[in-house]
Amino acid sequence: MKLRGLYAITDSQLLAGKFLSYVEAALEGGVILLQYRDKSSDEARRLREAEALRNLCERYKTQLIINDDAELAARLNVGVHLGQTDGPLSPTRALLGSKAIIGSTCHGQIALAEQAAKEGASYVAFGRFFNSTTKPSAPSCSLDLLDEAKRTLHLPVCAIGGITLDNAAPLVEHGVDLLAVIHGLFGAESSAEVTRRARAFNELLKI
Ligand SMILES: Cc1ncc(COP(=O)(O)OP(=O)(O)O)c(N)n1
Ligand SMILES: Cc1nc(C(=O)O)sc1CCOP(=O)(O)O
Ligand SMILES: [Mg+2]
Repeated sequence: MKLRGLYAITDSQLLAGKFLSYVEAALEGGVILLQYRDKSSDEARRLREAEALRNLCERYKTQLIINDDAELAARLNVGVHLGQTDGPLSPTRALLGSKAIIGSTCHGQIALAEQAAKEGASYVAFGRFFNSTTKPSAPSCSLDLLDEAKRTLHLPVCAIGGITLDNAAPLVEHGVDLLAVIHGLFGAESSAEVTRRARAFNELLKI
């Protein structure tokens, strides 16, 4: 499967009271990957929500990715996204199998991406590119890095951090395959607007 398109990421606070309706609206607009990102330690709720998302994703033929938690991903037979402190990639690849989608946060460092590629990552994520209301403390990185990434890496490149419809075009021009978005998608005033934005992000990527 070609990893190119909009990568929607959930946010439990932003989506409170409209979690499944907004996610379904995004899927309707053609999300390629959906990440379940919940930083709480409420295991029962996390399992319940992740299962609900897996069912929705199956209906829309979208791939579900769990943030941080390889055990939960293994339990649901879906992919996982790991940051630099979320556990090692190689054992996760062994746990989830060769077909699972595994993403790796590489901040602004090509060396981290090269290491992730060696250890079996399916895509590498760089960021943050813009000011992010969701994660203002994430280290920033520049567009130049993307040129080097496209020259040296042979994996899909994901960009994250403050991405909106107004600022995403240069990322695509610099070779990004996946646009990972929280607020710029789910910060919309209505589910119809979420669907419109999802379609417009994919239009930027010409898919
Ligand atoms: C697609 C994507 N890219 C980067 C991240 C950030 O991962 P991490 O650095 O582990 O931070 P948290 O999201 O866990 O706070 C991501 N989740 N997804
Ligand atoms: C979860 C996350 N990781 C980042 C990184 O740079 O690694 S930026 C970020 C937040 C993305 O949300 P928004 O689209 O609302 O800015
Ligand atoms: Mg993490």
